[in-house]
Amino acid sequence: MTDGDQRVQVFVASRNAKKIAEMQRLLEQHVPDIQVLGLDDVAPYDEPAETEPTFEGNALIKVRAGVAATGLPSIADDSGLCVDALNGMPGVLSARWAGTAKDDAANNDLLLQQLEDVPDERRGAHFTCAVAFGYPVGAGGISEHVVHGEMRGRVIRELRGDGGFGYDVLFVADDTVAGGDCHTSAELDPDAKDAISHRGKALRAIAPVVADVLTGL
Ligand SMILES: O=P(O)(O)OP(=O)(O)OP(=O)(O)OC[C@H]1O[C@@H](n2cnc3c(O)ncnc32)[C@H](O)[C@@H]1O
Ligand SMILES: [Mg+2]
Repeated sequence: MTDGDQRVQVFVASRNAKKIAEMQRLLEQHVPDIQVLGLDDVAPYDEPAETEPTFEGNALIKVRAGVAATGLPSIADDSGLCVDALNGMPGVLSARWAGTAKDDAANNDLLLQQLEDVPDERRGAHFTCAVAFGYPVGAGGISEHVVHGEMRGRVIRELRGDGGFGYDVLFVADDTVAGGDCHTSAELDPDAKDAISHRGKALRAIAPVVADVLTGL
């Protein structure tokens, strides 16, 4: 599937512009002429609520609606921060932890408050994501693939950095500590975040499948 400029298109069923930018960046390393379209680039459709208790379940809800509405090969990511001391929460509720507004600053403030009395050695957490890739097959069918990625680390006590999005300002990945550094994900260059992130891992796992499907169209 190509448009006027001959790029191959994939639809990313997301409203999160920063997440979409990460996906474009990661996918074009495997499919250099890929063009990621977000929800703002396609005709509006009824976006389903993310009602499943699992990341995989929600990624599938989003990708099925995307394929049905656009007819394009589509990707959806459902992701979040799972904090040990909160029994894995915010988890699938990460985007709306402080309410329905999807307000990163409010979510971070609430998380800091909730962890105020938690000592350093119990502030472990991981980001996780499920990435679903779906594309139309036959009459009304859809082929689906789901992969997962994780990034382990800990939640610090103050906001640091201005890159990334969401909880990046509060999260120090174990991989950055092991490298002798101690940076939040919001202090990393985009490429450095992609190299260790949950989304980077998942997209590197699904990219060969996406490449095969897009170049076979
Ligand atoms: O559902 P879409 O439209 O894709 O966008 P969303 O932001 O609502 O995405 P999710 O439902 O997957 O919720 C993910 C939330 O988890 C957090 N999150 C996920 N990945 C993150 C990352 O790489 N860095 C920081 N926070 C992240 C952040 O708060 C996101 O809003
Ligand atoms: Mg969401």
